[in-house]
Amino acid sequence: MFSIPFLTVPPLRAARGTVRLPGSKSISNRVLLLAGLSEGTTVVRDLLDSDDTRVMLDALRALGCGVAAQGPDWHITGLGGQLSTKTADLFLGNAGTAMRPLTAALAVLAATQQGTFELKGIPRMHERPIGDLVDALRQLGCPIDYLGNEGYPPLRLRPGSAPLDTSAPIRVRGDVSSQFLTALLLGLPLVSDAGPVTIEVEGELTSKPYIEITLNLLARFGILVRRDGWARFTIPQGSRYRSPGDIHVEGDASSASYFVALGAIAAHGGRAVRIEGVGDDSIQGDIRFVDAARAMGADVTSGPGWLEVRRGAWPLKAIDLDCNHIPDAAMTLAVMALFAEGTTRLTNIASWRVKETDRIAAMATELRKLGARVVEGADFIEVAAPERWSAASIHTYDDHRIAMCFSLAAFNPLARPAGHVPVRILDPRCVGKTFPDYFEALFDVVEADSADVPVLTIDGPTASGKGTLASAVAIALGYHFLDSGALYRATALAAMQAGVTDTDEAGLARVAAGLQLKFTGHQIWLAGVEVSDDLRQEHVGAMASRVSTFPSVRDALKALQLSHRRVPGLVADGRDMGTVIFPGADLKVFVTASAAVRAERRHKQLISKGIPANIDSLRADLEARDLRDQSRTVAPLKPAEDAKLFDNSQLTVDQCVAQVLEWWEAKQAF
Ligand SMILES: Nc1ncnc2c1ncn2[C@@H]1O[C@H](COP(=O)(O)OP(=O)(O)OP(=O)(O)O)[C@@H](O)[C@H]1O
Ligand SMILES: Nc1ccn([C@H]2C[C@H](O)[C@@H](COP(=O)(O)O)O2)c(=O)n1
Repeated sequence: MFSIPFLTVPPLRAARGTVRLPGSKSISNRVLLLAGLSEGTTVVRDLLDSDDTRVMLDALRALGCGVAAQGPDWHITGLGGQLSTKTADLFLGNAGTAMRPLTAALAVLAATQQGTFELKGIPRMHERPIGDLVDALRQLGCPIDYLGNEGYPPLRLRPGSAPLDTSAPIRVRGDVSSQFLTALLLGLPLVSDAGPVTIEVEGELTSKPYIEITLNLLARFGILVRRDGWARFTIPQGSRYRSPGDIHVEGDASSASYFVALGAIAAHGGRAVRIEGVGDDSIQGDIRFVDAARAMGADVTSGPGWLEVRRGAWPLKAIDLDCNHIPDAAMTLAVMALFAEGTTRLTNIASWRVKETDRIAAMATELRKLGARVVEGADFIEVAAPERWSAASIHTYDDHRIAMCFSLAAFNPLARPAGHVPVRILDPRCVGKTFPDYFEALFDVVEADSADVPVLTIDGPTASGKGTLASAVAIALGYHFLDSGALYRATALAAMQAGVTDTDEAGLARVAAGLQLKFTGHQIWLAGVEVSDDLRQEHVGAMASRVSTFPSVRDALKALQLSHRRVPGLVADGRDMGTVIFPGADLKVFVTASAAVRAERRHKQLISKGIPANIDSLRADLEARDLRDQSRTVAPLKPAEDAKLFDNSQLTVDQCVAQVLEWWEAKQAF
């Protein structure tokens, strides 16, 4: 997951490959609650690992349920309808799928079994209405207090003084959020002993497919709700939650929408995007996003548990669609509209206004930043493609769906008229709500022109701190990191292992060309063996310096270095990154420090690793290395003409990083 302040996605051109979706959020949190209310243990497979499921798991733990991870599976041992903990304060973040159903279930448990529970969340959760659900529960006789503003969390659920009254139908509004009805359907089987419990929906029920998920999962847990149209639901007398023993969570159909759109926009020229985890057998309403995408031009084939998407009509076709059945995935249509001919009109989306943020206002504001022409109304949005694209910094409002759907705007070079601008996603970590590795999954299947992938080079002499600096800058920007010295060191080590001497240019070039090198995080593997520490040894560095003087060795390593230029960007450190390997780099930095400071830093570094070292001989070695690196005929160590020079002898690492990021920001289009 990218836990950084912003992530800049460069202009993208194509997509192909396979994406495995994380589990559905809606199914995950419903299954967790049902398992928590059931008797016995339920094994939940492929549960979504996200902010929203984490708060639900924490809540179940706090309520006394057994919650244990076993490999990728979760084992939930439920309460069997009996409170084991009578008081708890539950923090539910911004998870509507936790707040609403837990409110219903715990309100009736507190009322009937003398419990007291407080439910709260982040500030935005305290702005999301819950009054209609509370009113419905109060009809039963559940004592519920608002601890902040009337109609909104936080809430206190208290013991009741009289038995709950289930004789009359419970009325609930259905036109604000279907989660209120879902919450009642999940919680009220707990009070069905005295007779059937009937729920009547007032107003037009919004997001009906989510109710279908609820009914489907209740059935899996032994509760067969009778439904008269979408206005009246009856829970049979004596309903009991029965664990199915083992339950699989299918992939998230709303998350699939980004990759369906990706295929429709960018899988051209024989390419396809395959989506695994959700398919034509899905129980999720958002699978019907596929129909909307087809109407816009997507070419989608499907089977059980998979979808495959290619570009069909191009440019995409504008649509006029009632999106009540796909409220979450419909946001993706608004971004697809940027690639369509004509104006796309999405209607019946009033529920967007009470989601993680006011999504109609947010989408309109952010789409306009890109240049789109947008009209918004109380329950609709109209979007037409930009006449001219602008580089935009997209505010994400702590809303995962805004972050994910706007990433697709980076394909603006494919639009008509074409753009050629990066798209900056602010606070990309917000995707943690449903799809923590969304950007990693996206970057795995997208293609950009190499020249469009930003590169920042940091060159300098040994022990100047360029590796430390480059790695920190790469982390701050979410970019890849290339320690090019490691390639020369690996060549040196492999040559020593193969008995190739430092004067045998042809032999060394063969070793360099055949390097089997792999980088995993901070580890480096040579021919399947981890060599990260071996490469840092002084004698390996000295041999690397000698090896690197040969032109054929440098040539042999060039393609490998260039291959690190991948979306979303690269920070590369070495001696010739700015002069030879990436001469067109967007920013070049040449970092130095006095020999005395560098010897001291290297001394500290070695001692801290338990490697004995002498500061004077370290200084002599590094001065000899400087001389060799600077005086060789090919790619000598020297600043590029357009490099920013930087003596960091008196600066901390943080100050160096801040300086480079400031230079980088000054070059950006935002
Ligand atoms: N600005 C700084 N202030 C203090 N110490 C630093 C600073 N920058 C780096 N260091 C420390 O100096 C040591 C050498 O840094 P680093 O390995 O990044 O240098 P390098 O130039 O990449 O070296 P090499 O070329 O040998 O790989 C490390 O222990 C690092 O923590
Ligand atoms: N781009 C590069 C990177 C490294 N080298 C050579 C010269 C160095 O002395 C040696 C080890 O590099 P270090 O890990 O210390 O950065 O590799 C080079 O010629 N060009």
